Amino acid sequence: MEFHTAGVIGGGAWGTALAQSAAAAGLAVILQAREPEVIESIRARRMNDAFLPGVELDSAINVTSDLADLADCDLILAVPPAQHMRATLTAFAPYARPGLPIILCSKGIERGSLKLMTDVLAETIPSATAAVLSGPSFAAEVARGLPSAVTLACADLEMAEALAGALSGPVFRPYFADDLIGAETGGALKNVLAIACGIVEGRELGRSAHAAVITRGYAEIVRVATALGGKAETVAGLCGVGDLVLTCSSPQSRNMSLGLALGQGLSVEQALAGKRSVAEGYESAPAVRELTRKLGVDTPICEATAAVLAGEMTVDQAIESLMSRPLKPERE
Ligand SMILES: NC(=O)c1ccc[n+]([C@@H]2O[C@H](COP(=O)([O-])OP(=O)(O)OC[C@H]3O[C@@H](n4cnc5c(N)ncnc54)[C@H](O)[C@@H]3O)[C@@H](O)[C@H]2O)c1
Ligand SMILES: O=P(O)(O)OC[C@H](O)CO
Repeated sequence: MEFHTAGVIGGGAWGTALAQSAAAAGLAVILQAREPEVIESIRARRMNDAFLPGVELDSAINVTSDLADLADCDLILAVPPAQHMRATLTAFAPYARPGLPIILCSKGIERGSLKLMTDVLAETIPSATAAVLSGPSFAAEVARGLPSAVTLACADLEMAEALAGALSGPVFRPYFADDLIGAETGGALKNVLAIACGIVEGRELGRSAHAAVITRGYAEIVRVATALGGKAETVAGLCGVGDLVLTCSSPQSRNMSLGLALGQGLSVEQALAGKRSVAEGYESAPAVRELTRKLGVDTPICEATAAVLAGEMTVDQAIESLMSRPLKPERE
């Protein structure tokens, strides 16, 4: 399998960083962005001032507003916010050749349908070859050429290896896997858990509470991933533990910084006011809660976080609800 051109759908921070990384890997890249000002600033100054300021972009990246321009690409990286994945893929469907590898890079669960992004792809472009790229990777770091490692999953392991090879570069290292569900679940839930960790930080509950949320949050990811048919060992990798640790440890995370603001006493509306970038944990929390209830899987930290975000519980009530649960064995 040979890949020469990559199409990136979504000119936000992560789409732009992945375009930069794919160019560094030697691919010709077409980046599709919705916002005229993004297209204009990349064309005029090689910068995405709106979503990834301060990073000069590789000359191998061409930018367009038109999805049709991606029709001849050898692979596609799909990077819209998760709640817009369905509409984005539906718009791209007429240009997708049968078998085209579409790598889903967004982290979330669709509200309403409670579907993972691979389910959304299967419903919108059933002839595509689905893959997932997920793991600890801040766009600003990847775009600046700092080292990172991610999980690249595809049901066909040979294809996963080929795609990992195509996207790998001197400082971007995808590990390949065949478990799409495990790879997706880690990315979707860690965002909600990062909000919880931010609340702990903002409320100054201490490092011990922070470590407890990460560890028990990980247990929640494992339970959900396995209930959906994914593997616990996948979640133990970069797309689960790796991303949970990164996102729960740095205010550079939009999700953690939302939690920080809530912990410091701001309302959700105040914390999100004026933000153009997406906090996927906020967007996905209701779907995570509904899905895990439907699955009959216990996810108390995600539940409490969703309740705080929905205004159903105060931060103090959420803490009390978590600490007063009946004692249980650490491993089920
Ligand atoms: N930023 C990161 O460091 C990072 C890293 C890994 C994964 N991700 C994931 O990548 C996905 C995209 O995040 P981002 O950081 O690139 O976004 P962003 O916050 O930088 O930008 C917002 C994006 O939303 C798009 N958008 C707004 N309205 C839209 C609509 N109606 N339809 C389609 N798109 C619309 C904008 O065009 C823009 O691309 C998310 O799922 C996120 O979790 C982000
Ligand atoms: O800024 P966040 O919280 O959306 O996190 C970005 C990436 O998902 C980290 O891997």
